[in-house]
Amino acid sequence: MLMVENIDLYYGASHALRGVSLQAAKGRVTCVLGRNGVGKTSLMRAIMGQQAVRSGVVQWEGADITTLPAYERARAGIGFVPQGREIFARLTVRENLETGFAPLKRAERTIPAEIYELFPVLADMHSRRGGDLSGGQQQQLAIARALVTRPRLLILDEPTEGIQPSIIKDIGRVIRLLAENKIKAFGEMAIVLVEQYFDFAKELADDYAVMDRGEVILAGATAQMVEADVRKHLTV
Ligand SMILES: Nc1ncnc2c1ncn2[C@@H]1O[C@H](COP(=O)(O)OP(=O)(O)OP(=O)(O)O)[C@@H](O)[C@H]1O
Repeated sequence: MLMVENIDLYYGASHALRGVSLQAAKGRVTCVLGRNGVGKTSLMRAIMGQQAVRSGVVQWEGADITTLPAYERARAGIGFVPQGREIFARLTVRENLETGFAPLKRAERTIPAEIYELFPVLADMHSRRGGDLSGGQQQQLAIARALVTRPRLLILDEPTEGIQPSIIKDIGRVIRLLAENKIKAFGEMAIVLVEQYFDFAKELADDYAVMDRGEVILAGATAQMVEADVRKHLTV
């Protein structure tokens, strides 16, 4: 279980997160929704340890990780698919996947065969450079690279941004399979999905949180979500 409790985050004098709380349980997809610039990425960076919080607590699997450096959070099973993918353009697909070995013990440094079953295109493109892949293929590679770390919490920051519909569908299918613990190589996972694309979020999310101006203003189970209330905070 991930528990973010009442965190505040600043960039200099700018107050980017204001008393934000969020929970994400294993076996469930938790969607964080909101317009551009409301603080979604800042919240993910706070969970990952890439940005320090001024106050509040981040708890993962019962331990307080608020001040743990990012590499130790990766070792604690937190995997991240960053916005914009951040694929290494000059490394091959295989080498990009191997960068996911960093938090693993030596004996665990393998690429699970299931990764190529989830994303067959990566097997076909194995020796190609990251920079030669399409945006959608790079997004699949970014998800695969996070999976190589064997995460128990998988954070995806806007994985559908700029991606064609057929690949969005594939990515959605993979997220569902992972959440339902259907892939042998991986254990039970909590998934946090940042999205602006409401329909994709609604289809996948078990739980949701809507952010506006640095705060979580609505949250709950998707089954009880009032769509009109959420949409009000998504469209300009
Ligand atoms: N490194 C930074 N330094 C200063 N201000 C920042 C920094 N990163 C983000 N901000 C500001 O913090 C606020 C929240 O940004 P954040 O990227 O978390 O929002 P977001 O909801 O993820 O938006 P997007 O959908 O565009 O990624 C914005 O006003 C942004 O300009």
